[in-house]
Amino acid sequence: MIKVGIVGGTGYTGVELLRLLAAHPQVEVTAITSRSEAGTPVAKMFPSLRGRYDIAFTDPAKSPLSGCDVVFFATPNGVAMSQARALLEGGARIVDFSADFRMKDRATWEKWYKVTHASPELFEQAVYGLPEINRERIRKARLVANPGCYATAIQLALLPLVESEFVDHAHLIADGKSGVSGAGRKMELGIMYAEATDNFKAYAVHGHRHHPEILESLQSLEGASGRKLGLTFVPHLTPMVRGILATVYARITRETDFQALFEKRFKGEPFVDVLPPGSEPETRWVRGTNHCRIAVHRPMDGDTLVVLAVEDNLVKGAAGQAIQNMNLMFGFPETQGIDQVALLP
Ligand SMILES: NC(=O)C1=CN([C@@H]2O[C@H](COP(=O)(O)OP(=O)(O)OC[C@H]3O[C@@H](n4cnc5c(N)ncnc54)[C@H](OP(=O)(O)O)[C@@H]3O)[C@@H](O)[C@H]2O)C=CC1
Ligand SMILES: CC(=O)N[C@@H](CCC(=O)OP(=O)(O)O)C(=O)O
Repeated sequence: MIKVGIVGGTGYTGVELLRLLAAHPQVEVTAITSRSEAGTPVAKMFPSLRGRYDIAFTDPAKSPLSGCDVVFFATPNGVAMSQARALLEGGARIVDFSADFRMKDRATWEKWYKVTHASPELFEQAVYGLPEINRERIRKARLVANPGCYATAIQLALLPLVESEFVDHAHLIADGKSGVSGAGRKMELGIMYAEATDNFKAYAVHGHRHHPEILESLQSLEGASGRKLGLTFVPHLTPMVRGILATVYARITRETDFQALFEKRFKGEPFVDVLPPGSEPETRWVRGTNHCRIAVHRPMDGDTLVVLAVEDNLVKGAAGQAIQNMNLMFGFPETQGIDQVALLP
Protein backbone atom coordinates (compact mmCIF):
# COMPACT_ATOMS: atom_id res chain seq x y z
CA MET A 1 0.00 0.00 0.00
CA ILE A 2 1.40 3.42 -0.91
CA LYS A 3 0.39 6.81 0.49
CA VAL A 4 -1.03 9.21 -2.10
CA GLY A 5 -1.41 12.98 -1.91
CA ILE A 6 -3.42 15.08 -4.36
CA VAL A 7 -2.93 18.81 -4.86
CA GLY A 8 -6.06 20.30 -6.38
CA GLY A 9 -8.70 17.73 -5.44
CA THR A 10 -11.73 19.86 -6.30
CA GLY A 11 -11.11 20.28 -10.03
CA TYR A 12 -12.38 17.97 -12.76
CA THR A 13 -9.18 15.98 -13.11
CA GLY A 14 -8.74 15.88 -9.31
CA VAL A 15 -12.18 14.40 -8.66
CA GLU A 16 -11.71 11.98 -11.57
CA LEU A 17 -8.48 10.85 -9.93
CA LEU A 18 -10.38 10.32 -6.67
CA ARG A 19 -13.05 8.27 -8.48
CA LEU A 20 -10.45 6.01 -10.09
CA LEU A 21 -8.20 5.68 -7.03
CA ALA A 22 -11.21 4.59 -4.96
CA ALA A 23 -11.01 1.30 -6.89
CA HIS A 24 -7.23 0.91 -6.71
CA PRO A 25 -6.24 -1.81 -4.24
CA GLN A 26 -2.69 -0.61 -3.59
CA VAL A 27 -3.17 3.03 -2.63
CA GLU A 28 -4.38 4.98 0.34
CA VAL A 29 -5.20 8.63 -0.33
CA THR A 30 -3.93 10.42 2.77
CA ALA A 31 -4.11 14.09 1.73
CA ILE A 32 -6.24 16.07 -0.73
CA THR A 33 -5.72 19.80 -0.93
CA SER A 34 -7.97 22.68 -1.83
CA ARG A 35 -7.59 26.32 -0.92
CA SER A 36 -11.27 27.14 -1.45
CA GLU A 37 -12.70 24.02 0.28
CA ALA A 38 -10.19 23.50 3.11
CA GLY A 39 -12.01 21.74 5.98
CA THR A 40 -14.88 20.42 3.83
CA PRO A 41 -15.18 16.61 3.93
CA VAL A 42 -14.47 15.16 0.48
CA ALA A 43 -17.67 13.10 0.58
CA LYS A 44 -19.72 16.20 1.42
CA MET A 45 -18.48 18.09 -1.59
CA PHE A 46 -18.68 15.01 -3.84
CA PRO A 47 -21.50 12.73 -2.59
CA SER A 48 -20.62 10.30 -5.39
CA LEU A 49 -17.58 9.48 -3.24
CA ARG A 50 -19.53 8.83 -0.01
CA GLY A 51 -18.25 5.74 1.75
CA ARG A 52 -14.97 5.90 -0.17
CA TYR A 53 -13.12 8.81 1.43
CA ASP A 54 -13.24 9.67 5.08
CA ILE A 55 -11.01 12.76 4.94
CA ALA A 56 -11.48 16.48 4.37
CA PHE A 57 -9.75 18.83 1.96
CA THR A 58 -6.69 20.45 3.52
CA ASP A 59 -5.21 23.87 2.89
CA PRO A 60 -2.06 23.22 0.82
CA ALA A 61 -0.23 25.85 2.91
CA LYS A 62 -0.42 23.47 5.93
CA SER A 63 2.06 21.02 4.34
CA PRO A 64 -0.27 18.02 4.38
CA LEU A 65 1.78 16.10 1.82
CA SER A 66 4.75 15.05 3.93
CA GLY A 67 5.02 11.28 4.15
CA CYS A 68 3.32 10.71 0.80
CA ASP A 69 4.97 8.21 -1.55
CA VAL A 70 3.47 9.91 -4.58
CA VAL A 71 1.91 13.34 -5.07
CA PHE A 72 -0.38 14.15 -8.00
CA PHE A 73 -0.61 17.80 -9.02
CA ALA A 74 -4.07 18.28 -10.56
CA THR A 75 -3.46 22.03 -10.60
CA PRO A 76 -3.14 24.80 -13.16
CA ASN A 77 0.20 25.50 -14.81
CA GLY A 78 2.71 27.14 -12.48
CA VAL A 79 1.88 25.31 -9.23
CA ALA A 80 3.92 22.10 -9.50
CA MET A 81 7.05 23.80 -10.77
CA SER A 82 7.40 25.81 -7.56
CA GLN A 83 6.52 22.96 -5.14
CA ALA A 84 8.06 19.88 -6.73
CA ARG A 85 11.61 20.30 -5.48
CA ALA A 86 10.76 20.18 -1.75
CA LEU A 87 8.50 17.16 -2.20
CA LEU A 88 11.12 15.27 -4.21
CA GLU A 89 13.73 16.07 -1.54
CA GLY A 90 11.32 14.68 1.03
CA GLY A 91 11.26 11.37 -0.85
CA ALA A 92 7.97 11.64 -2.75
CA ARG A 93 7.56 10.88 -6.43
CA ILE A 94 5.43 13.22 -8.52
CA VAL A 95 2.98 12.99 -11.38
CA ASP A 96 2.09 16.46 -12.64
CA PHE A 97 -1.09 16.93 -14.71
CA SER A 98 -0.10 20.43 -15.80
CA ALA A 99 2.26 21.52 -18.54
CA ASP A 100 5.03 22.60 -16.13
CA PHE A 101 7.43 19.78 -17.02
CA ARG A 102 6.14 18.53 -20.36
CA MET A 103 8.85 19.77 -22.69
CA LYS A 104 12.63 19.69 -22.98
CA ASP A 105 13.21 22.89 -24.94
CA ARG A 106 12.87 25.44 -22.16
CA ALA A 107 13.05 28.50 -24.39
CA THR A 108 10.08 27.26 -26.43
CA TRP A 109 8.19 26.34 -23.23
CA GLU A 110 8.82 29.79 -21.71
CA LYS A 111 7.66 31.46 -24.92
CA TRP A 112 4.36 29.55 -24.91
CA TYR A 113 3.65 29.75 -21.18
CA LYS A 114 4.94 33.32 -20.85
CA VAL A 115 6.81 32.69 -17.58
CA THR A 116 10.35 31.91 -16.55
CA HIS A 117 10.52 28.32 -15.34
CA ALA A 118 10.90 28.09 -11.55
CA SER A 119 12.84 24.78 -11.54
CA PRO A 120 15.00 24.50 -14.65
CA GLU A 121 16.95 21.50 -13.32
CA LEU A 122 13.74 19.53 -12.72
CA PHE A 123 12.45 20.60 -16.13
CA GLU A 124 15.40 18.71 -17.61
CA GLN A 125 14.97 15.64 -15.41
CA ALA A 126 11.22 15.14 -15.83
CA VAL A 127 10.02 12.21 -17.93
CA TYR A 128 7.18 12.75 -20.40
CA GLY A 129 4.42 10.42 -19.24
CA LEU A 130 3.14 8.82 -22.42
CA PRO A 131 3.67 5.11 -21.63
CA GLU A 132 3.30 4.09 -25.28
CA ILE A 133 6.62 5.80 -26.02
CA ASN A 134 8.36 6.14 -22.65
CA ARG A 135 7.37 3.09 -20.59
CA GLU A 136 10.84 2.10 -19.38
CA ARG A 137 11.85 5.66 -18.47
CA ILE A 138 8.60 6.19 -16.57
CA ARG A 139 9.28 3.12 -14.41
CA LYS A 140 12.44 4.78 -13.07
CA ALA A 141 11.21 8.37 -13.00
CA ARG A 142 10.81 10.47 -9.89
CA LEU A 143 8.96 13.25 -11.71
CA VAL A 144 6.52 12.47 -14.51
CA ALA A 145 4.89 15.10 -16.69
CA ASN A 146 1.49 13.78 -17.72
CA PRO A 147 0.79 14.79 -21.35
CA GLY A 148 -1.99 17.15 -22.34
CA CYS A 149 -5.32 15.64 -23.37
CA TYR A 150 -5.17 16.65 -27.05
CA ALA A 151 -1.49 15.73 -27.08
CA THR A 152 -2.25 12.17 -25.95
CA ALA A 153 -4.93 11.42 -28.57
CA ILE A 154 -3.05 13.08 -31.42
CA GLN A 155 0.27 11.44 -30.66
CA LEU A 156 -1.29 8.00 -30.40
CA ALA A 157 -2.96 8.57 -33.78
CA LEU A 158 0.34 9.68 -35.32
CA LEU A 159 2.91 7.39 -33.70
CA PRO A 160 2.96 4.55 -36.27
CA LEU A 161 3.13 7.12 -39.09
CA VAL A 162 5.90 9.24 -37.61
CA GLU A 163 7.99 6.18 -36.76
CA SER A 164 7.86 4.90 -40.35
CA GLU A 165 8.33 6.24 -43.89
CA PHE A 166 4.95 5.86 -45.56
CA VAL A 167 3.49 9.39 -45.30
CA ASP A 168 4.62 12.97 -45.84
CA HIS A 169 5.88 13.99 -42.38
CA ALA A 170 6.12 17.65 -43.29
CA HIS A 171 2.39 18.16 -43.84
CA LEU A 172 0.48 16.30 -41.14
CA ILE A 173 -2.90 17.65 -40.03
CA ALA A 174 -4.65 17.05 -36.69
CA ASP A 175 -8.14 18.21 -36.02
CA GLY A 176 -9.10 17.97 -32.33
CA LYS A 177 -12.62 18.12 -30.88
CA SER A 178 -12.92 18.35 -27.10
CA GLY A 179 -15.71 18.27 -24.55
CA VAL A 180 -16.11 21.27 -22.26
CA SER A 181 -14.62 19.56 -19.16
CA GLY A 182 -11.29 19.95 -20.95
CA ALA A 183 -11.35 23.58 -19.92
CA GLY A 184 -11.56 22.76 -16.19
CA ARG A 185 -14.08 23.54 -13.45
CA LYS A 186 -14.09 27.29 -13.45
CA MET A 187 -16.28 30.30 -14.19
CA GLU A 188 -15.55 31.43 -17.73
CA LEU A 189 -17.93 32.94 -20.24
CA GLY A 190 -17.03 30.69 -23.18
CA ILE A 191 -17.75 27.47 -21.27
CA MET A 192 -21.07 28.53 -19.71
CA TYR A 193 -24.05 26.36 -20.66
CA ALA A 194 -25.74 28.90 -22.92
CA GLU A 195 -22.49 29.67 -24.72
CA ALA A 196 -21.18 26.15 -25.24
CA THR A 197 -24.39 24.13 -25.72
CA ASP A 198 -25.92 23.85 -29.20
CA ASN A 199 -22.77 25.40 -30.57
CA PHE A 200 -19.50 24.24 -32.15
CA LYS A 201 -16.39 26.29 -32.71
CA ALA A 202 -12.70 26.17 -33.42
CA TYR A 203 -10.36 28.04 -31.10
CA ALA A 204 -6.65 28.82 -30.76
CA VAL A 205 -6.34 28.31 -34.52
CA HIS A 206 -3.32 30.60 -34.63
CA GLY A 207 -1.53 28.34 -32.15
CA HIS A 208 -2.39 26.11 -29.20
CA ARG A 209 0.12 25.26 -26.44
CA HIS A 210 -0.24 21.52 -27.09
CA HIS A 211 1.16 22.05 -30.58
CA PRO A 212 4.82 22.52 -29.56
CA GLU A 213 4.39 19.75 -26.96
CA ILE A 214 3.21 17.28 -29.64
CA LEU A 215 5.90 18.31 -32.11
CA GLU A 216 8.74 18.10 -29.61
CA SER A 217 7.65 14.70 -28.34
CA LEU A 218 7.14 13.19 -31.80
CA GLN A 219 10.37 14.70 -33.07
CA SER A 220 12.25 12.99 -30.24
CA LEU A 221 11.10 9.51 -31.32
CA GLU A 222 13.88 7.30 -32.53
CA GLY A 223 12.11 6.58 -35.81
CA ALA A 224 11.63 10.30 -36.47
CA SER A 225 15.17 11.48 -35.88
CA GLY A 226 16.65 13.70 -38.53
CA ARG A 227 13.32 14.36 -40.23
CA LYS A 228 11.53 17.64 -39.83
CA LEU A 229 7.91 17.22 -38.84
CA GLY A 230 5.24 19.68 -39.90
CA LEU A 231 1.86 19.65 -38.19
CA THR A 232 -1.24 21.79 -38.50
CA PHE A 233 -3.36 21.45 -35.35
CA VAL A 234 -6.79 22.99 -34.92
CA PRO A 235 -8.70 22.41 -31.65
CA HIS A 236 -12.50 22.67 -31.40
CA LEU A 237 -14.94 22.93 -28.50
CA THR A 238 -17.94 20.60 -28.81
CA PRO A 239 -21.15 20.63 -26.73
CA MET A 240 -20.40 17.48 -24.76
CA VAL A 241 -18.98 17.13 -21.26
CA ARG A 242 -16.23 14.55 -21.76
CA GLY A 243 -14.26 13.20 -24.64
CA ILE A 244 -11.89 14.03 -27.44
CA LEU A 245 -12.14 12.94 -31.05
CA ALA A 246 -8.94 13.57 -32.95
CA THR A 247 -8.97 13.26 -36.74
CA VAL A 248 -5.52 13.07 -38.25
CA TYR A 249 -4.78 13.41 -41.98
CA ALA A 250 -1.57 12.33 -43.71
CA ARG A 251 -0.59 12.27 -47.39
CA ILE A 252 0.54 8.76 -48.40
CA THR A 253 3.95 8.68 -50.10
CA ARG A 254 4.63 4.93 -50.13
CA GLU A 255 2.28 1.99 -50.14
CA THR A 256 1.85 -0.31 -47.16
CA ASP A 257 -0.95 -2.03 -45.25
CA PHE A 258 -1.74 0.83 -42.85
CA GLN A 259 -4.19 -1.21 -40.79
CA ALA A 260 -1.46 -3.78 -40.20
CA LEU A 261 1.06 -1.02 -39.42
CA PHE A 262 -1.16 0.31 -36.62
CA GLU A 263 -2.06 -3.15 -35.31
CA LYS A 264 1.62 -4.11 -35.12
CA ARG A 265 2.66 -0.86 -33.41
CA PHE A 266 0.06 -1.15 -30.67
CA LYS A 267 0.04 -4.93 -30.21
CA GLY A 268 0.18 -5.61 -26.49
CA GLU A 269 -0.60 -2.01 -25.50
CA PRO A 270 -3.24 -2.36 -22.79
CA PHE A 271 -4.93 0.97 -23.48
CA VAL A 272 -4.68 1.45 -27.23
CA ASP A 273 -7.24 -0.42 -29.27
CA VAL A 274 -6.88 -0.49 -33.06
CA LEU A 275 -10.42 -1.06 -34.25
CA PRO A 276 -11.40 -3.29 -37.20
CA PRO A 277 -11.27 -1.68 -40.69
CA GLY A 278 -14.23 0.59 -41.41
CA SER A 279 -14.84 1.55 -37.77
CA GLU A 280 -15.98 5.06 -36.92
CA PRO A 281 -15.20 5.45 -33.21
CA GLU A 282 -17.44 7.48 -30.92
CA THR A 283 -16.36 9.27 -27.75
CA ARG A 284 -18.91 7.31 -25.69
CA TRP A 285 -17.02 4.11 -26.53
CA VAL A 286 -14.29 5.31 -24.15
CA ARG A 287 -16.22 7.50 -21.71
CA GLY A 288 -14.91 6.99 -18.17
CA THR A 289 -12.21 4.59 -19.39
CA ASN A 290 -8.48 4.78 -19.95
CA HIS A 291 -8.72 3.51 -23.53
CA CYS A 292 -7.84 5.28 -26.73
CA ARG A 293 -9.63 3.60 -29.63
CA ILE A 294 -8.21 4.19 -33.09
CA ALA A 295 -9.54 3.58 -36.61
CA VAL A 296 -7.52 3.79 -39.82
CA HIS A 297 -9.23 4.86 -43.07
CA ARG A 298 -8.28 5.57 -46.66
CA PRO A 299 -11.26 7.46 -48.11
CA MET A 300 -12.10 6.63 -51.75
CA ASP A 301 -8.86 4.60 -51.87
CA GLY A 302 -7.11 7.94 -52.41
CA ASP A 303 -3.72 9.21 -51.31
CA THR A 304 -4.81 10.60 -47.93
CA LEU A 305 -4.81 8.48 -44.81
CA VAL A 306 -7.36 9.44 -42.14
CA VAL A 307 -6.87 8.23 -38.58
CA LEU A 308 -9.62 8.66 -35.98
CA ALA A 309 -8.77 8.47 -32.27
CA VAL A 310 -11.14 8.80 -29.32
CA GLU A 311 -10.24 9.15 -25.65
CA ASP A 312 -11.81 10.50 -22.48
CA ASN A 313 -9.94 13.74 -21.80
CA LEU A 314 -10.29 13.26 -18.04
CA VAL A 315 -9.07 9.63 -18.06
CA LYS A 316 -6.52 8.68 -20.76
CA GLY A 317 -6.13 12.44 -21.26
CA ALA A 318 -5.41 13.09 -17.55
CA ALA A 319 -6.26 11.09 -14.37
CA GLY A 320 -6.26 7.57 -15.86
CA GLN A 321 -2.96 8.11 -17.63
CA ALA A 322 -1.57 9.52 -14.36
CA ILE A 323 -2.53 6.28 -12.59
CA GLN A 324 -1.07 4.25 -15.45
CA ASN A 325 2.17 6.17 -14.87
CA MET A 326 1.97 5.64 -11.10
CA ASN A 327 1.46 1.90 -11.67
CA LEU A 328 4.62 1.83 -13.78
CA MET A 329 6.61 3.91 -11.26
CA PHE A 330 5.69 1.64 -8.34
CA GLY A 331 5.85 -1.71 -10.14
CA PHE A 332 2.10 -2.36 -9.93
CA PRO A 333 0.29 -4.08 -12.81
CA GLU A 334 -0.09 -1.36 -15.44
CA THR A 335 -3.86 -1.70 -15.71
CA GLN A 336 -4.58 -1.85 -11.99
CA GLY A 337 -7.50 0.37 -11.00
CA ILE A 338 -8.03 1.63 -14.56
CA ASP A 339 -9.62 -1.24 -16.47
CA GLN A 340 -13.16 0.19 -16.53
CA VAL A 341 -15.66 -0.45 -19.33
CA ALA A 342 -17.47 2.53 -20.88
CA LEU A 343 -21.02 3.37 -19.89
CA LEU A 344 -23.58 3.18 -22.73
CA PRO A 345 -25.68 5.00 -23.81
N1 LIG B 1 -9.56 19.14 -17.78
C1 LIG B 1 -8.90 18.32 -18.60
O1 LIG B 1 -9.48 17.61 -19.43
C2 LIG B 1 -7.42 18.25 -18.52
C3 LIG B 1 -6.67 19.05 -17.69
N2 LIG B 1 -5.31 18.94 -17.65
C4 LIG B 1 -4.52 19.75 -16.76
O2 LIG B 1 -4.72 19.29 -15.43
C5 LIG B 1 -4.65 20.38 -14.51
C6 LIG B 1 -5.95 20.45 -13.71
O3 LIG B 1 -7.02 20.63 -14.61
P1 LIG B 1 -8.54 20.69 -14.16
O4 LIG B 1 -8.82 19.65 -13.16
O5 LIG B 1 -9.32 20.72 -15.41
O6 LIG B 1 -8.55 22.12 -13.45
P2 LIG B 1 -9.63 22.77 -12.51
O7 LIG B 1 -9.61 24.22 -12.79
O8 LIG B 1 -10.92 22.02 -12.68
O9 LIG B 1 -9.07 22.50 -11.03
C7 LIG B 1 -7.88 23.04 -10.56
C8 LIG B 1 -7.62 22.56 -9.12
O10 LIG B 1 -6.41 23.13 -8.67
C9 LIG B 1 -6.60 23.82 -7.41
N3 LIG B 1 -5.74 25.00 -7.46
C10 LIG B 1 -5.86 26.08 -8.30
N4 LIG B 1 -4.85 26.95 -8.10
C11 LIG B 1 -4.06 26.42 -7.15
C12 LIG B 1 -2.87 26.84 -6.51
N5 LIG B 1 -2.26 27.99 -6.84
N6 LIG B 1 -2.32 26.05 -5.56
C13 LIG B 1 -2.90 24.88 -5.20
N7 LIG B 1 -4.06 24.41 -5.77
C14 LIG B 1 -4.61 25.17 -6.74
C15 LIG B 1 -8.10 24.14 -7.39
O11 LIG B 1 -8.61 24.14 -6.07
P3 LIG B 1 -8.53 25.40 -5.08
O12 LIG B 1 -8.61 26.61 -5.97
O13 LIG B 1 -9.66 25.22 -4.15
O14 LIG B 1 -7.19 25.27 -4.40
C16 LIG B 1 -8.70 22.94 -8.12
O15 LIG B 1 -8.88 21.86 -7.23
C17 LIG B 1 -4.39 21.65 -15.35
O16 LIG B 1 -3.03 21.90 -15.41
C18 LIG B 1 -4.93 21.22 -16.73
O17 LIG B 1 -4.33 21.95 -17.75
C19 LIG B 1 -4.65 18.01 -18.39
C20 LIG B 1 -5.34 17.17 -19.22
C21 LIG B 1 -6.78 17.23 -19.36
C1 LIG C 1 -11.60 22.34 -24.13
C2 LIG C 1 -10.37 23.02 -23.56
O1 LIG C 1 -10.38 24.19 -23.24
N1 LIG C 1 -9.27 22.26 -23.45
C3 LIG C 1 -8.04 22.75 -22.92
C4 LIG C 1 -6.99 21.67 -22.94
C5 LIG C 1 -6.82 21.01 -21.63
C6 LIG C 1 -5.44 20.48 -21.39
O2 LIG C 1 -5.11 19.31 -21.46
O3 LIG C 1 -4.56 21.43 -21.28
P1 LIG C 1 -3.21 21.62 -20.44
O4 LIG C 1 -2.11 21.64 -21.41
O5 LIG C 1 -3.34 22.94 -19.80
O6 LIG C 1 -3.08 20.51 -19.48
C7 LIG C 1 -7.51 23.91 -23.74
O7 LIG C 1 -7.61 23.90 -24.96
O8 LIG C 1 -6.91 24.80 -23.14
